[in-house]
Amino acid sequence: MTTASVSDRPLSDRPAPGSPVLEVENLRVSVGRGAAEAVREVSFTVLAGQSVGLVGESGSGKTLTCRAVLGLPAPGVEAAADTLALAGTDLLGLDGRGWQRLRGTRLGAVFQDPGSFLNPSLTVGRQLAEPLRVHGGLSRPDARRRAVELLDSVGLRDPETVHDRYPHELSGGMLQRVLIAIAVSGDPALLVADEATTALDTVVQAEVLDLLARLREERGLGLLLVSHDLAVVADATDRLLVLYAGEVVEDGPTASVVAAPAHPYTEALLAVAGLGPGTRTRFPVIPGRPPAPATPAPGCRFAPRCAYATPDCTLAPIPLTTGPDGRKVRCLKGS
Ligand SMILES: Nc1ncnc2c1ncn2[C@@H]1O[C@H](COP(=O)(O)OP(=O)(O)OP(=O)(O)O)[C@@H](O)[C@H]1O
Repeated sequence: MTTASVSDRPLSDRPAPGSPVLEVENLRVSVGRGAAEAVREVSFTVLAGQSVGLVGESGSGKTLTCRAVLGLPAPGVEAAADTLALAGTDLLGLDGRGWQRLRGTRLGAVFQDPGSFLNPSLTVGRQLAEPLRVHGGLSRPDARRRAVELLDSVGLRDPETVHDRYPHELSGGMLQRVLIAIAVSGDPALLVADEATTALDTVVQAEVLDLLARLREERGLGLLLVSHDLAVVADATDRLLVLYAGEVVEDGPTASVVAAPAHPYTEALLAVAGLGPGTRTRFPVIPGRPPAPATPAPGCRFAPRCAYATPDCTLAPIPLTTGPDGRKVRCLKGS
């Protein structure tokens, strides 16, 4: 199938390849109106053209981190950071209108349930044309033409027909492609995909991941790919951040992390995903449960579930240390 390129933006307007599109330093997120710190000390950078994976079990803080990056905290949730910047623009202190403008343009997002983000009573074409008219200032005919181009560029066959369809007439995979078309319509520097393929069957999941990779290459955008499933992010990312109970426990190039995990939690996630060194069996879950944000363990938060834990692990918080190869790990094992 031939697909059009989605990009209209002059190359000179784009972040240079390899320059930072998202900078996050010491992000912390509290829940319950400050009652508990659910995310702490999270720092990472996404470069133009790079794909960064954020992985961890349910409750590890992935969604809170994403929503902080998107300026979409839920009620009672507060985010603070030392640095939060998009393509060099400081996001700290941005007001509601500023965030809204950014989300329609330089900041794109796709989530797990595409159907719930679309209005069931409007055709997908109208919903795609709306931001093109509001943010892009396009006339009605130009917005329609561009919407059809965008539907084509995300691999939807017969885009003219799809344009005039209502959401209930499309499959989950097609709806996710429509959402991706909307997300990239403002030519974002960063695309955040939070469990965007989780509800799709494995074949469609692979197709959507391929689409995200193609868009990233064509447009040079940074991709933050969030999933509970390491098998999903392992092939689709350059760099991996492993979150456990609101903390980064490992951070490094995906290939090195998968080949030789430095943190026992990463090792366990790899086993659950059926990946990793020496792994032959796919375990259904990691035994035990993560701590609740209000009652974190005094030392390593993973220690109660860790096969390698020693008494030292529970004495004091474990710092995130950087190894000679630049990989970061929050673990006493091997130190
Ligand atoms: N609005 C909220 N009020 C209270 N606690 C919250 C709120 N949102 C999240 N939490 C808690 O913060 C922790 C991190 O939640 P978060 O939703 O970020 O996890 P996650 O890794 O995205 O998991 P999932 O994949 O299930 O969404 C969890 O313990 C969760 O219960």
